[in-house]
Amino acid sequence: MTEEKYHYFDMPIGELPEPTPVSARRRELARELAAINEQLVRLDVDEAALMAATEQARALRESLEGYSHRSMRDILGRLISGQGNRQDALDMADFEILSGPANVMSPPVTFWLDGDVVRARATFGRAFMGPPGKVHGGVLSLALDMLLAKTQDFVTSLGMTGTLNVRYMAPTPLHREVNFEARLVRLQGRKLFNEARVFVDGVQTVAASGIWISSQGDYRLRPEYAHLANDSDVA
Ligand SMILES: CC(C)(COP(=O)(O)OP(=O)(O)OC[C@H]1O[C@@H](n2cnc3c(N)ncnc32)[C@H](O)[C@@H]1OP(=O)(O)O)[C@@H](O)C(=O)NCCC(=O)NCCSC(=O)Cc1ccccc1
Repeated sequence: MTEEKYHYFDMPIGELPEPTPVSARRRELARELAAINEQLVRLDVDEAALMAATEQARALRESLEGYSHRSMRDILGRLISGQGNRQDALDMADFEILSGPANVMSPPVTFWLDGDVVRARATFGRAFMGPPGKVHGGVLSLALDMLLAKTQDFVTSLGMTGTLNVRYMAPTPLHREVNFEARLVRLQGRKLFNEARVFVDGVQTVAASGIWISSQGDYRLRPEYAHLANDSDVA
């Protein structure tokens, strides 16, 4: 059986290929390290126990420093020419900040398409705190940036965030399920306009809108989303 090839511009944003055995281990290691990070916040522990834990952490770091890193240039080169393998695709997606399950900084946020709506869900722990007991606003902005980027799954072309407006309407609590939704509003040449909302227990806590700028010419609706042109003022 020939191995599936991955193309950078056709990879759904925030969605992950099935993990290879190596990626599954990377995710497991990241989960352990993230749990340690969460555990360390205001840990009520004496100096001797902290010294012992630090020695263990140092030994782990030093053992990992014996390995090199897979080349980003090579991975991206293969993906952009449509010749990426599953490990290449995983190495891009698995380390995405906030959503990548192999990234220690990820809660993680999980993204999926629900018809014409992009949805995401996350539960943020102590390490993501801004005001006491609440999620940091910058973390929510980051999650929204990633969520809104996924509205590019409805179009051909891929671009970068040009503008992101965020209105914080109510504090978003830690340790509770946070639900995100986003939709495409309008296409105009190389610009894609979108908007998003954040909810906790049905109460809206954040509203956002953005403009993405294509790096590959004008945005066009993918054939399977052509109906969006009728539903709204998406061009
Ligand atoms: C590329 C661009 C955004 C635009 O430059 P150019 O290509 O030279 O564009 P040009 O000037 O030719 O205008 C074309 C049209 O667009 C309009 N317009 C222009 N700018 C803006 C604007 N800001 N906001 C709104 N609209 C703007 C402009 O008026 C014009 O409209 P018109 O046709 O007259 O109606 C550039 O400013 C830049 O690199 N900014 C930094 C972006 C960045 O760092 N973002 C954060 C990192 S991304 C990330 O983290 C996520 C990620 C993760 C992983 C993977 C991917 C993504």
